[in-house]
Amino acid sequence: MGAALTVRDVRVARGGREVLVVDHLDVKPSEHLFVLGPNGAGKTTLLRLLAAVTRPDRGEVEVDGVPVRRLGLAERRRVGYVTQRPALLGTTVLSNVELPLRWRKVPRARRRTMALGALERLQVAHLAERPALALSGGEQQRVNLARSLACDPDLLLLDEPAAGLDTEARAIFFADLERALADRAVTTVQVTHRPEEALRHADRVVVLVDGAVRQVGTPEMINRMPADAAVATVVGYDNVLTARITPDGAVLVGEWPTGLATDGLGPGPAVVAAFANAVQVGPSGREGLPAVVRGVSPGRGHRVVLLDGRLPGGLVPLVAHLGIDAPAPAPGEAVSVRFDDALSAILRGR
Ligand SMILES: Nc1ncnc2c1ncn2[C@@H]1O[C@H](COP(=O)(O)OP(=O)(O)OP(=O)(O)O)[C@@H](O)[C@H]1O
Repeated sequence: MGAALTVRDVRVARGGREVLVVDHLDVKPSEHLFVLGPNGAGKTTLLRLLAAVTRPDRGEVEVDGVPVRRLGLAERRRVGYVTQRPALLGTTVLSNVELPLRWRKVPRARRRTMALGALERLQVAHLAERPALALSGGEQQRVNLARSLACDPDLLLLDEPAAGLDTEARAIFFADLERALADRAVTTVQVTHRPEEALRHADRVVVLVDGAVRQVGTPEMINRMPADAAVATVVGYDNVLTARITPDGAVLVGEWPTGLATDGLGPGPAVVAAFANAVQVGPSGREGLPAVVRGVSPGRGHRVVLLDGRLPGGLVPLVAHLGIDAPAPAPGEAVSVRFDDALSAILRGR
């Protein structure tokens, strides 16, 4: 069974300011947890705490109920930590992957079998005799991961393991990683700043913004009901707008009707988070938020329309995705904008 993790009342300061605050976080045995957040959110800081590479200024991290600072060598070896940049030695790939097994005094023949097995699982067994430092960045990342997998960890911590790969190579990398882990009971915690990866591969997602946990939930939950405007932005909502809910449940942006309504939140300040394909662009004068088209460009399977919404306090940028064959407005054209409620979230807040 994979290891269980508990983070309790943790605080970390760097350079005289608090960069991580986690009141409580549990990771269940064999769960695949993703830590999602923008640059500088504190993701690596959290992972390094879990790996016991650094200590919190306050609070505790426990693995299976034992504080990490009290873990013995054997227990520490149950934890694999895959850093963002592969730290490989100038020897062959095989000897790199065998190294931690040698430290564990695994007999030579068995060591070789285990290392080759891990390389095979990541589709890089053919590189076994090559000098590790002569590999491409993507190959090095796979070897780096194989080195951790070879030790059969109960807890695997991965810090942007596919950093530097292009979108297609990342997708293949994650598919291979998922396959490599499929028949193992291993708990994983992975750091990413890409919402699509967290939402696709996680059992649960932790969203970190400015060093604070803003939301913990299933991908479905985080995607459909982000906790606040910051989470909505991290999740990839293209339009995040300050709004107001009227006593009869209508949702207004800049006092304009949006086509959205809610009966769950009650009147007051709110936020509308809308994916680009939720934005409906109609003729000027129709009920909705008045806007002017800034530009239209081709997207992948759609057209991207950039707009300036006209609010009493100034302009607000909006992005819409329209069907590839749908009539598109021309730059400079005045239009009105509404939102499809199936692809929008209405959040409490300002
Ligand atoms: N040694 C240090 N001294 C001062 N500030 C630090 C130090 N280490 C980290 N920080 C700051 O702590 C914050 C969190 O850093 P961290 O590396 O955990 O973020 P991250 O979410 O992993 O970012 P990225 O996605 O860019 O890797 C950042 O603002 C960073 O500048």
